[in-house]
Amino acid sequence: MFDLAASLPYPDAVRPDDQPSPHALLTPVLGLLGSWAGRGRGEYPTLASDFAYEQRVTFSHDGRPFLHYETRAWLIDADGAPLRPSARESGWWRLQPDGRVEALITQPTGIAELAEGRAGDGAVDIATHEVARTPTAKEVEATRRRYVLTDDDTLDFTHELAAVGQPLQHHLSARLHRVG
Ligand code: HEM
Repeated sequence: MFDLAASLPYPDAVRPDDQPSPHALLTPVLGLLGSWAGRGRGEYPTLASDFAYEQRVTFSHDGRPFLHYETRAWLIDADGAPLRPSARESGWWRLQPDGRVEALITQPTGIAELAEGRAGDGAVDIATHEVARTPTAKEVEATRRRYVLTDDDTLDFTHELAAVGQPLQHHLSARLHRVG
């Protein structure tokens, strides 16, 4: 298979000590750079039951003041065996001089989110600025995402959702561990 990354003159770096060096504006999010894996649980009042899932997340950069964010998740059974593919997202987190973050996140469900918030002290907190939906997408009004580094190798993630007529409330919580 053609290896796009290997052919690029400016490949992404996934660790702070990789080349290229991270841009100075990435300082508040250096601890997030890398690949993460872990499990979480989700719920929503419109769903018949809660669910368990497995998730992978990667944050990388190319030397400029933004992160490339990518995640995949799949539902798992009580033994951790995969049941079916679930959410996928990819996006860009633009770091601003005062620790503000502007994020652009898209999903294959027809949702494109613009979010804004802050990064600092090992945490990132971003909430919806605007949501765009394709004509057949579910009615998503707003989200809030929090990422907290509880130590160098542990990233806790929570996601709140206002959608399908429900007010902003808990949808997901996961604990991720560094895998790269
Ligand atoms: C790790 C990430 C996520 C997982 C594992 C997940 C999982 C789920 C599951 C299992 C459902 C029930 C429907 C189904 O069985 O597919 C669901 C519903 C839904 N999720 Fe998520 N989700 C994730 C992220 C998100 C995000 C980022 C958003 C929005 C920005 C979102 C918005 C929704 C909406 C709108 C529904 C439909 C609720 C309804 O129609 O009753 N989810 N999610």
